[in-house]
Amino acid sequence: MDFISDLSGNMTEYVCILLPQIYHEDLLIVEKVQKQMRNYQWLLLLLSEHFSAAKIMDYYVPLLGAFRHDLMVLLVTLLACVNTLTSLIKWVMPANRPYWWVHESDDNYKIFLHQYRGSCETTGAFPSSHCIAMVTFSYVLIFQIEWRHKWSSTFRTFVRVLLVVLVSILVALSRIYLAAQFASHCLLTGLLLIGVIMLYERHANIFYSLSQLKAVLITCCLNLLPVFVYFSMKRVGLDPHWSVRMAFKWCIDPEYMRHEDSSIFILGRDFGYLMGVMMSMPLRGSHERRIKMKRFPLIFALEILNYYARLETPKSYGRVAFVAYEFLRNATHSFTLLTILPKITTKPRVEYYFFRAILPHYK
Ligand SMILES: O=P(O)(O)OC[C@H]1O[C@@H](O)[C@H](O)[C@@H](O)[C@@H]1O
Repeated sequence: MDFISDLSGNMTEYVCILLPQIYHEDLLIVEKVQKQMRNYQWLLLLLSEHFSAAKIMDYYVPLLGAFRHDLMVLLVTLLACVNTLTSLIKWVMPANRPYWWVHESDDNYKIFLHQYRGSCETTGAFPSSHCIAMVTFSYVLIFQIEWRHKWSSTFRTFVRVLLVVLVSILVALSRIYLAAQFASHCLLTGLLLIGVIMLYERHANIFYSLSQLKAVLITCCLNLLPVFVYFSMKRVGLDPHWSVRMAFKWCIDPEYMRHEDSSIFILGRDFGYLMGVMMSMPLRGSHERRIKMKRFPLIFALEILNYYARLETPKSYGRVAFVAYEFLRNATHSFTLLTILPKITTKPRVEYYFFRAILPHYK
């Protein structure tokens, strides 16, 4: 009992005293970044606009996959995991964005923040989706692509880490410049991502060896989590769509807001993408298959289809149809990239047939 009352006392102190102080410092940082980085505005706006989680999954990963199947498998699986985790935390955690907080807080801040088209996000702030997706993408690229330089391996690793840090700083600056993220949220997002990547690297073998049935069952159970959170929030009188209302309240132009970026929509998107990955399990060894034909035209056609499927998202038939469609579209997308496409375009390793002949259960 003592422990619980201590914990709730600490939480109250954190929410009522410490958090506003941190946010105040954070707001000063946002204001400073907006003033001092004005000359680089084009770059910062471009980064946020063109390197969102959705664009990375829909455009850049398939484009890369046309040339490197192994990288595509790694990226699709890793992004599916980190993005699902991100949207789940966003759904549970009511973290404010700077342009909401500056108006919502009781402290009368004398701080003016500019808003841009990209500022009007409709999800909670933590963790930053842009930081998670972009840093994961660049981390895989920077660490997996072979370098021909004759540098020592320590120096090479140092340069690689430096590049990832640089990308992280740039994306974080872009989000802060838009007043969409606090610096502290970006920092915490970075720490979270480091933890997830370490966990992933340590357990990747177990993950890739999961049977399809087990993997799909795990995802179905995970799917229940947001539903459980939704009803729990309703029960205690909290609004599950609080972030959308906040965006409506403080966005200078409602036209800046995008339907497809609301919390419930990104949950459907990310859980769907994860489901497609899990349906493709076990993936162990799949990236070693050899390409037998050019993949670019096929991937190009697939992405055109995906693009038109996205345009056809039913937005006027209620939330269920909207989320279900997004779930299915993304599940089909990742499943096609990981299972259907390799079946058409690659030939399995010779030893695969050999082992299959002597061990019927070899995968
Ligand atoms: O969390 P961030 O970086 O502010 O991004 C907000 C939203 O930006 C959108 O562009 C992404 O598609 C969403 O996944 C994301 O939630």
